[in-house]
This record gives sequence, C-alpha cells and structure tokens, in this order.
Amino acid sequence: MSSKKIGDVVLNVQNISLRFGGVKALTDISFDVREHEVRAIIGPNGAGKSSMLNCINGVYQPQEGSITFRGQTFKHMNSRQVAEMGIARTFQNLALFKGMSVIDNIMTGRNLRIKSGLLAQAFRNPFTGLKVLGGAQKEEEAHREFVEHVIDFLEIQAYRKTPVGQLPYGLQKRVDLGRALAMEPQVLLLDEPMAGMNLEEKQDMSRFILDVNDEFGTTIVLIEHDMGVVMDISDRVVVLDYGKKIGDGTPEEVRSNEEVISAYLGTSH
Ligand SMILES: Nc1ncnc2c1ncn2[C@@H]1O[C@H](COP(=O)(O)OP(=O)(O)OP(=O)(O)O)[C@@H](O)[C@H]1O
Repeated sequence: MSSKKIGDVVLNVQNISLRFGGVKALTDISFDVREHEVRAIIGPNGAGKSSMLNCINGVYQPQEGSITFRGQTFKHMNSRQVAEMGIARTFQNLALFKGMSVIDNIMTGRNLRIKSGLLAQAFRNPFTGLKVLGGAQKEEEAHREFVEHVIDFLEIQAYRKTPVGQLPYGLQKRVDLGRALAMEPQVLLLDEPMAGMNLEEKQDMSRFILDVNDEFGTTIVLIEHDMGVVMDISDRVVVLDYGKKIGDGTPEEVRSNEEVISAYLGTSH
C-alpha cells in the first residue's frame, strides 16, 4: 500500500439490490470509494462482485438503490453515459479487437473524446481537392499523442503494430488496461485484471495498477481473486458473500474479520 493522500468520497454506492428472477445477486449493498484510493471488491465465486461492477458501470439496472458519482446521483444510466462521466472499465474476458493492432485497439478508447465528425475529417478544399488540415486533423494528432503516451507508460512500444491476438495473454491484459486508460477516466473499474496470469505477469500488472493510481491520479476499483495481490495493493476492501456485504475496511481489518474468514474457509480461494 502506498502512502499517497486519499481524498473525499467520489463514488457512493447506496443500498443496491439486484435480482435476476428469483436469484438475489446483490442485497442492500452500500460502500464508498474515495479519490485516489485502490478499493478492492472480493468474495467467493458467485458472491456478486461482477454484478456490483456492472451496476456501477450501467450494464445492469438494480431494482433498488442508487449510485452517486461526484455528487451526481444516478439510478438508470447506460454504459456510454457512465463512461462519459469519467468511469471506465476493463472486462474479465478481454473485449479487444484481436485482429487490430495494439495502437488501434488503444485508440478505440479515445472514441468518446473524439469530437470532430467524419464529415469534418473528409472535408476537402474545393479548389485543390486536398484534405483541409483543420481542427479534425489537429485533434486526431492530439489523440494519437495521448495514445503514444499510454503505450510508453505501459511499456508496450515494441508491439505497437502487432495484432493483439498474437500477443501473450498477459500483454493482452495490459493492452486492455491501455484502452481503458485512453479514456482518461477519473475512476477505473478493473474486473479481475490478474486472472489467468503467471506470477511475473501478476507482479507487472500490480505495478502498473499502482503506477496508474500514482501518476495518472486515477481512482481504482478492482475485483481480484488473488488474496495476496489484494492485500498488497488495496487501501480498503469490500467483502461480498452470497450477494451480501460481510466486511469492509483496511486489508488488516478484513483479514481478521471472523465472518470473512469463515466465508473463505469453505471455498477454494
Ligand atoms: N445475467 C445474469 N442472469 C442471471 N443470473 C445472473 C446474471 N449475472 C449474475 N447472475 C447471478 O448472480 C449471482 C452473482 O454473480 P456474479 O457473477 O456477480 O458473482 P461473482 O462474485 O462475480 O462471481 P465470480 O467470482 O464467479 O465471477 C450468481 O448467482 C450468478 O449466477
């Protein structure tokens, strides 16, 4: 855990309940996330972690409760609106375009920020027939520059032009992180960023997550199964079990919580 300064509450999850037919995926969940914090959500399989992230992200609409982001409360917001507010996410199963290069995949993260329409980009001088070097082109250059910055930051310069599908899994996860970072989010939701990685890849990813948190000042909410990683990099941890919150506090507090210990003793994690 770093010694950075943690700020005010940026994200407040209030009394969220989510049902799928008879299945109660989440029951009355409340917790907050502070600025610059690394906040983990943990719990055994089926505890409701991904459902929680999907509620914050606007993918699922909970039947009860609300979410407040920087003072703005939303009940029914779609994913695009949430992203435009400054909340980005990565997915458990990579959502990358495998045939496209690393740079083009990361560029897709910039789409929300591209203002000039295609029409403006296609505008030509009627006399010369040449493309007008206007705002659209300048804007594209600025986006490309930011994407190059993300590529340098994640140390993937050598693979800029490589189709993502040809990269090892650990690097694909890093590109997925880059795509989310390209959105310049205030809050980054990471769904099992270390899943399927070997030890070295996990160490690399942990370092990148902490660097993003430090250097970009991004607030991080992550789901992670590897308890060692969670305890190492998180400032505070929420523990879910069968859709209910059974623990919330620093890694030390959560580790010594009886209910958390017994929830984990009965599982493989
Ligand atoms: N789209 C859905 N339709 C029906 N049930 C769902 C859906 N999504 C989640 N559930 C159910 O909600 C509960 C919580 O699932 P969720 O995937 O959120 O848990 P999780 O903690 O992320 O699990 P895991 O660690 O296995 O990824 C489970 O009982 C699951 O079967």
